[in-house]
Amino acid sequence: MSLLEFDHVTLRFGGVVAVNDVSVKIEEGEVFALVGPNGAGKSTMFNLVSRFYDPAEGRITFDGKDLLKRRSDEVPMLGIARTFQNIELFEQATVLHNLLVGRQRHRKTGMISELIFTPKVRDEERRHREAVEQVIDFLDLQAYRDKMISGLPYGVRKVVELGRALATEPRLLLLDEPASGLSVEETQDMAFWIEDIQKQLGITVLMVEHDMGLVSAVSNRVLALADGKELATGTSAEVQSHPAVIEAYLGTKGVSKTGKSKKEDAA
Ligand SMILES: Nc1ncnc2c1ncn2[C@@H]1O[C@H](COP(=O)(O)OP(=O)(O)OP(=O)(O)O)[C@@H](O)[C@H]1O
Repeated sequence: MSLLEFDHVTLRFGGVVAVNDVSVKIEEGEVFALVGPNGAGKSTMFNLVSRFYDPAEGRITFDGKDLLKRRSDEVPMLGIARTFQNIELFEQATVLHNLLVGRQRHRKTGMISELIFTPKVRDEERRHREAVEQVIDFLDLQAYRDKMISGLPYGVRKVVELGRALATEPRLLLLDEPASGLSVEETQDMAFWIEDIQKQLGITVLMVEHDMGLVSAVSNRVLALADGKELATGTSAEVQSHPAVIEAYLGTKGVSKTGKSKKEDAA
């Protein structure tokens, strides 16, 4: 059984078919990338998994269960975490506090016992702290633990957002353009984190990414979309040399390094 499955999924926004009869199976333990030109439907697929949208047709299952029966606020409880294209962190809180927010889904004590800080609450608080400290160690964030998000460089914020998602201890991690805005060195670091997340933590990763260098470096499989339709699925090399993908990138000889068409690059 696949961890996440799209079965003939279609979503329309008025006359625009953002996702058009897409079927794909993401297997436990793999890094899977969604690529395609702007407007291809990549973010919409993410937003379907996050249950921000209902598809017009088709089924989406997570761990064999119907995801479409769940509300968006229930998705993190299932073990699905995500990062956003525009980083979403609490600016006026420290790195530590932002990571502790990620522990919310594991909180078992009620509000009353939290108010009077019972031994059970103290134990639970200690477990959350330990889990967060492990994430801080894993992502080398020790130097930033007590720093306010608002004062941090962009590249560090991206890693903290990754940490917040990891602090939830997900089974499936959705990364929305993890390399966007990062320098070449930071993108390389991001590739190492993604590899470690897969190999050391055993977490399945589904990412949307334009940087084909990063996609090729970390992905086991890639799905290329254009105008909401599947063009090709396979390894990064297979997808980049697929005639339909080359065609979609408008007369370019394959996909440019940014993952956009050469026409888009020139604009
Ligand atoms: N909330 C919305 N309302 C109306 N149309 C939308 C909405 N969200 C996306 N679309 C349209 O659906 C199509 C797919 O958009 P989507 O954002 O999924 O593409 P994408 O592949 O993520 O593009 P990008 O790489 O630019 O982020 C586009 O034509 C877009 O304009």
